[in-house]
Amino acid sequence: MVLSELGKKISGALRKLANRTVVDEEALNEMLNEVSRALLEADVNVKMVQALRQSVKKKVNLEELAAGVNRRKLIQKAVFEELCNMLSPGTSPPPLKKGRPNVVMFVGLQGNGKTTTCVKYAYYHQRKGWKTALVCADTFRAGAFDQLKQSATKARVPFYGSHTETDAVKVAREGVDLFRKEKYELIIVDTSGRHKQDTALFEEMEQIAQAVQPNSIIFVMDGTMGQSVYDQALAFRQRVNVGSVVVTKLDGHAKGGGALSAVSATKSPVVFIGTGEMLDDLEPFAPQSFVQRLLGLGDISGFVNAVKEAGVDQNPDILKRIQEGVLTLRDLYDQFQSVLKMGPMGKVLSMFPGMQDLIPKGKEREGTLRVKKFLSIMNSMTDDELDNPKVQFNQSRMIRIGRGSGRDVKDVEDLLAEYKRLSKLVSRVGKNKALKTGDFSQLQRNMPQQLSRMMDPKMLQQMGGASGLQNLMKQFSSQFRG
Ligand SMILES: Nc1nc2c(ncn2[C@@H]2O[C@H](COP(=O)(O)OP(=O)(O)OP(=O)(O)O)[C@@H](O)[C@H]2O)c(=O)[nH]1
Repeated sequence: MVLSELGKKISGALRKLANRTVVDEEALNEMLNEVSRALLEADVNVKMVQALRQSVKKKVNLEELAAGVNRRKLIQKAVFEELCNMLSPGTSPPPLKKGRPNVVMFVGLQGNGKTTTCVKYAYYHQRKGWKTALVCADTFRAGAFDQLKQSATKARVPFYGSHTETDAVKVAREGVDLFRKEKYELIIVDTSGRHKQDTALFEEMEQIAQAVQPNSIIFVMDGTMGQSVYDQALAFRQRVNVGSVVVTKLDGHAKGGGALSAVSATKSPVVFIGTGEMLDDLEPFAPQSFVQRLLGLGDISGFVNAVKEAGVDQNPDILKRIQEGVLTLRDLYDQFQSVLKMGPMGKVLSMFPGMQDLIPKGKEREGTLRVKKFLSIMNSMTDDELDNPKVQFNQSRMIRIGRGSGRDVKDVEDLLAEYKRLSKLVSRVGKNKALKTGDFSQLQRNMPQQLSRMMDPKMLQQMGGASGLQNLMKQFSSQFRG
């Protein structure tokens, strides 16, 4: 999780408050001191930190609170809301519409991560089904086109650019015209950066914008600069019609909190954050979800959206079979594909409360590779093997499947063991009356106990015990109903 240190410190302060027998002015001040210190260490502007303190104190007027009000909850809620406010600019990014060409132009200073972000942004949307292309209008930096070409090829996104043309406006116009004619829905234009905000940079940006008429201009900025990004964001906003911002290099950087809050203070919405150098290290940014995950509360709405976007809920047969306690290998295949579509596994899992510490960074890719391996093995199975859970796999059949998919027989055994484990789980779920009748209120009551019996005790503890699970189920069912 981005800014995990900051998150740990703030949630630690909130937990300490929850453990106190008396919640008085002194306890509130102590907690606010700790939260403020953590924010300042993350380079959040001191005035913003003071404002947060004052707003929380105003919201929680301990002297005037009626007896019986849960003070801890009230304080926690106020801190949560104020952290969200700090990251909310109060404006929305320009919307993109499917089925028509949307031109998105990227601007920013040199080295901020603009080119990398253009390709990540293209890759992100392409995976969501957008017909996407890239135009390299950076004719200033030698090697810029090669860099874009290389990563666009890796991401399998079509691109346009020139090694010889020096007129950036011409390249931008030609590329956008070409992809417009070919009915691309998302045409991303990467522009030149300079070391500083000089006149030439702004003039070229204005000319390119004039030539390609972008639907949206995205400003890319370097998160490692902390709160000093404020002036830069403001300067760009004043010169070109910046619609939204991507803050890059937030992976593990201590100053990230400062950068995010400073950008929002300029009234520019942050739409994505860059969390690494790989293609899928780009995360959509929404203040509420971010704060939830920051504090280890999970982000159920983010998870449900990811599920919906991936189209996971489009196969009602799976749910029906699971209700009956049956899982086929084909169901598993569909589920694995959905997981891959939703994005990197670690990111999906970090949307669950308490899970982010469980999947150490670095292990996420191993998990994804394992799923890919399983999918390739299942591609070598027959329809009967995929659809009939009663089929038995003997040694020679496993060897053949392994050979057919270019894998080891051990990998096939590994997949079948995983399938067996999940089948067992599903058969237990199938015995649950609540699921059969669709009575979710009963499900909320019974499921946590059943699940808690099946779960690793350490994991359960991290999720807040059986009652934590119960809350999770509540959130789940309300999200799905909503
Ligand atoms: N750790 C980390 N590195 C990043 C991230 N985004 C970009 N980078 C790295 O930052 C460096 C600069 O990125 P570029 O994309 O070349 O920067 P640019 O802004 O396009 O530079 P110009 O094309 O010269 O304007 C590269 O080494 C990237 O790999 C990120 O989110 N995290």
